[in-house]
Amino acid sequence: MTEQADGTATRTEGLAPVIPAQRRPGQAPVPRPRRSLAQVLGGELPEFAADRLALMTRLRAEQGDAVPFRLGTVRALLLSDPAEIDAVLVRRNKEFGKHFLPLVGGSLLGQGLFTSTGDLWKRERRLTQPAFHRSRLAAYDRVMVRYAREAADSWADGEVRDVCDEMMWLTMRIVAAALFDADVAGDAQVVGDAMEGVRKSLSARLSAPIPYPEAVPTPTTVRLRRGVRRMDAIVQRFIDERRSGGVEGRDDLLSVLVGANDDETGGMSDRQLRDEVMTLFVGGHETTALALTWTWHLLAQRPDVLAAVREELDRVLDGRDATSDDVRSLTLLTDVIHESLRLFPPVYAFDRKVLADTTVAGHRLRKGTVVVISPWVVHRHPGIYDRPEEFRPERWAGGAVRRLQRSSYLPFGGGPRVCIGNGFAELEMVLVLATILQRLSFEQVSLAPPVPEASITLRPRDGLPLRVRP
Ligand code: HEM
Repeated sequence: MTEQADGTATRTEGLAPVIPAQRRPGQAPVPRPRRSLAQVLGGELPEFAADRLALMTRLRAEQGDAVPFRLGTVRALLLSDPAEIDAVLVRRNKEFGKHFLPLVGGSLLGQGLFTSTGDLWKRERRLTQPAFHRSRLAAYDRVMVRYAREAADSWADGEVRDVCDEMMWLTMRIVAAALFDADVAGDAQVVGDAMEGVRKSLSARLSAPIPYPEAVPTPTTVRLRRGVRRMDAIVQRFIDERRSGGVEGRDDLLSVLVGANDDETGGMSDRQLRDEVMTLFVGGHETTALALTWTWHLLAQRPDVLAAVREELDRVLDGRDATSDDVRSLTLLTDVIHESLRLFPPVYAFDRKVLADTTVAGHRLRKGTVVVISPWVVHRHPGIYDRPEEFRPERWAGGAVRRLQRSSYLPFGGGPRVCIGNGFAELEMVLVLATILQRLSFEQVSLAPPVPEASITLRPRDGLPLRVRP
């Protein structure tokens, strides 16, 4: 392992050199490394199963910004050129569908906003969008600050906490309260265990040589179904409570969705309602929790940046609670968040499936080929970012994020299927960090850097234990 400037460890052993050695005239050809039987049959699948980040990083470094590769039976193209990514996500988006998430996310996410396509997706997006409108987002600030304060008040000076677990718990409470007006105080353990099972089994199926349906009983699919059953019970409780309480006169997201739940008028079926609520509950807490976790890691590594952020909080807030109106004044904190999302994008890769034979970045792609877009790879591309492996919040100063070429910074994806919760997540991150930092901070307990693990999302493999400091 080697430690990087961003304070994580990467595996470099066994990687091919980034620039292939040049052959001099008269020199014997360098023998190609032997491919194992598993590689011949599975293409890049064995390396994908072992370390996805290393595989994608290597492919781009060795072969450029559009690299065809194969994962078992699936043909894929790793695309890292912002202009070409933009074409796929934005200009030519109608030519592409989604592949892995609908394939492996089946019984958990169903046909929710993440996975649905066509008219169903349009309808779901139209119904859900108002809850994420700028004017609505501002009203969530009190919930965000309240739960962050409660979390900070429950930690004692000097104790060691797994910040990854703490952030999961905090963001889960926030999303349930803000979007569904529900309290999940008693559910942390159940959701944590269920999501762990779901995550492990989805990740295992993502690396399987032949994609197999969930109905095939393997230890991972059994675990997945158990996890989904538990999550279902929680989501159903949100819905039942709202139905019994009535939706008259209420305009929060759950009321809107429950109000649209009407099979007879061709509205949203019970199943659709469940899929939608589940998608927002799962998608709305896990990613933001990880983004916050990585930000705490970076701040714990850089006391100078931490001190400057605190100075900004003192100057702007002068001891009072932050509100959504303060966000635009907390510029350094916002830059830190942008830099954290660049180095550790919780959604480290996503994909688009070719719907009919076409050409992308000069490559002929057959129907069914999967275009893989990796924020992890693009954000660490030396042709786009100066000293890309380093944590340098100052690179975002003066609103630089708006001056970047489109699709060279894409923690939230892009085009019509851009993350619906991006404004929610950014507001939540600023308010949670500000509220906690007004009370305490975290310091490293170990010099061993966290190892980023790319399962469904990007997490620190062994959690993130940090010590609470006043
Ligand atoms: C830092 C936090 C977050 C990150 C990094 C993130 C990342 C992403 C990305 C990359 C996509 C696009 C995937 C694709 O194109 O295939 C996406 C979509 C989505 N996200 Fe987020 N997300 C975050 C927070 C949230 C929150 C807070 C919510 C809801 C409360 C949410 C709900 C969704 C939904 C429903 C979609 C699917 C949108 C559609 O296809 O129309 N996300 N997210």
